[in-house]
Amino acid sequence: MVSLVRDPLPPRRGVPSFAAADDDADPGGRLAPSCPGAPEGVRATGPDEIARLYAALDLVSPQTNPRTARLLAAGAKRMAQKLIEEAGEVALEASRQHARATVRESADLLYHLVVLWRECGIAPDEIWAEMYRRAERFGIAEKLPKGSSEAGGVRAADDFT
Ligand SMILES: N=c1c2ncn([C@@H]3O[C@H](COP(=O)(O)OP(=O)(O)OP(=O)(O)O)[C@@H](O)[C@H]3O)c2ncn1[C@@H]1O[C@H](COP(=O)(O)O)[C@@H](O)[C@H]1O
Repeated sequence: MVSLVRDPLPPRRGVPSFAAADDDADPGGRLAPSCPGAPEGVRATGPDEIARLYAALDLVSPQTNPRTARLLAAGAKRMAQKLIEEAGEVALEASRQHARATVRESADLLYHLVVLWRECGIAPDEIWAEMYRRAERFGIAEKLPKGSSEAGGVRAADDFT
């Protein structure tokens, strides 16, 4: 079930807005639309949408989802290539200050990231647990110092076995 969040955070102070420089038509505004059927201003949370996508990947078939099925069959190397491509597109659009294009490319990037997680046997909850663990330790979600005894994260090993 999708949980809903009211009153999304206001823009962070000191963070420049792309909106003014965005030349990409966006009649709906900068943010994604509300959940279908949800009251105005109510949005699905990112982790819920990631969980939905992750679960949906188990139901993909070549007949109903040919593009995603091809990607799933292509293996981790191809998925990693796609991820890097999408990351480059996000960086490019962001550096051009194209907000809507940055949003679209970010959604593509997350899709390819979720596909790669699944291929590696990593569940989204492992990522959230790692982020929460960092937030608890440091107050903000940031990378642990290199060489820290905590740097191994929630996984017991660095491989995918
Ligand atoms: N969330 C996504 C999603 N995000 C992005 N994309 C696809 O990824 C593309 C972006 O990658 P590219 O730029 O490489 O696109 P491309 O050039 O057409 O890619 P290639 O054909 O070269 O692989 C987008 O154009 C979409 O086609 C997605 N495709 C599917 N999903 C979800 O995956 C599930 C299965 O979807 P289908 O495969 O579309 O049925 C559903 O839950 C969908 O919501």
